[in-house]
Amino acid sequence: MAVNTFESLRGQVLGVLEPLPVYRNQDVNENFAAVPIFKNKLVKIGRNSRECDIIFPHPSISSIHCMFWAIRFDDDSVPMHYVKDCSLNGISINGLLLKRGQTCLLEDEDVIAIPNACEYRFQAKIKMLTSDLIEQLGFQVNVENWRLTSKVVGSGTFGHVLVANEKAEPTRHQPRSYAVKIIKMKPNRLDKEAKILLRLDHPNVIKVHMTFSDDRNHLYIFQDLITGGDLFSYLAKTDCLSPIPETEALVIIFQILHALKYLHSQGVVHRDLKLDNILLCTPEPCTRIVLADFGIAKDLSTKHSRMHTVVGTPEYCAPEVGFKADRAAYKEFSRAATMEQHGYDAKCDLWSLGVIAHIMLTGISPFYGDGSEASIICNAKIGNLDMSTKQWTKVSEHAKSFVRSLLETNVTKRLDSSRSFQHPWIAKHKGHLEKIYQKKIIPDSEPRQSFEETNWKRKLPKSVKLSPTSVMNKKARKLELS
Ligand SMILES: Nc1ncnc2c1ncn2[C@@H]1O[C@H](COP(=O)(O)OP(=O)(O)OP(=O)(O)O)[C@@H](O)[C@H]1O
Repeated sequence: MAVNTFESLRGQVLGVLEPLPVYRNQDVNENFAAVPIFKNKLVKIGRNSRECDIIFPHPSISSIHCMFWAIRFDDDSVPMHYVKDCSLNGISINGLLLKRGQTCLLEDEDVIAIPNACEYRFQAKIKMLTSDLIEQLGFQVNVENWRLTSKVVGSGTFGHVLVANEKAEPTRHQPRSYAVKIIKMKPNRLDKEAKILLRLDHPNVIKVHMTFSDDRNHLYIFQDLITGGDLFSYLAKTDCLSPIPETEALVIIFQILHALKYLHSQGVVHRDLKLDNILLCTPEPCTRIVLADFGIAKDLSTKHSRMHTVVGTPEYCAPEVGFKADRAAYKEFSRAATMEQHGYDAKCDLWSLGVIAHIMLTGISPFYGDGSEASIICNAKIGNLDMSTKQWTKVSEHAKSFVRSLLETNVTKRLDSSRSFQHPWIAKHKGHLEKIYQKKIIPDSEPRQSFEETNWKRKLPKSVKLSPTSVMNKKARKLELS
């Protein structure tokens, strides 16, 4: 895309790359204009004129040399700007080299040098909007070998997720940034999320490096910073969720299946799989995805074989979990309600994957009805899927059958995480998917840094408010009754 066509793109400019006059007079520099960065739009720089937005034909420049993007958790948060080095010859920020394949969080006024092409000064267009959370909530800035920043990656029911930097000896390379989820805890109780995550190690499961608790009952969970935003934002490019091509959906589903097969083999059930909890490393097709938010995950490896607590997000929740359409029923609700039906098992995650697959292929949530919680719960219980609508016309029969096999109300007939790999939709493309997985996904993940266990249990919010659900409500709420 020529530079000036950026002007025609609608949307708010979140950042700008201002060229510095380093290479202005050289032949290599054909593109000497400011580069705007919009939400949900990658800016690729390199030699390949078909793939890149800014083209530098110099032989030392890689086909795609580097790319820039901005992630904004919601309209109240400050955008996070990233650059990823995809080159052979490298790029640097403020004189420090990026490792090959490294993604780096940009700061206002950073200078990014692309040798033999251009140097840019990055300017953030939206700066700190909110007051400093660290001070407001009394978080500890220095935690062992880490230093918290005031950058907020996201917030949820249980806590806030900030950017943290590891304190390391200066080297010639850019240091990595991490995410730290901070949760208010009840003292001396065990935190399940941290405990579960510390023992897991899989390319498609969020990697936790260390946990720490301060004297104000805050638990800090230091983990990889996943830089491409969540799947909800990726699909919500306009005012509604847009479907993605079947091949792109397949690559995501294949990775979720790998994660679920691993989790279930470890006795862990996620119980809150949804678009918001699937994070992307880069906001583009064929990127590595990571399952996050294990706040209500269950570890069945010790004693229980089935679960009875009604928990999750109704829009994604399997009918056997036991959400009730009638709010009044919750007043009398107890574990016995799902005990009647012998509880539920790990296949609840496969139902949620069915909802996610349905949305990715059509842009529509399968049981949404009039959008009320009652209607979603009733529709899911009946389990009728209408695949005669126009949204399904371009979707293959194999893909439809896969979605049906997961959104199966009869749990015994529903596919589990191992058998899902044998479904014709996956099996037919398995060779290709495996190749992408081995070549692109696994090499992109890095090993865990350190390991430590804690003994804290989170403090649940006093009241969990139930409001009518909406597919556009990013922070779709969870209901925990037990
Ligand atoms: N490691 C990470 N890297 C990047 N972003 C993250 C990371 N962890 C969480 N986030 C962002 O922060 C948001 C909130 O995190 P998380 O879902 O873990 O919190 P929560 O309090 O458990 O949320 P919920 O209300 O869904 O239970 C996520 O939706 C995601 O956008």
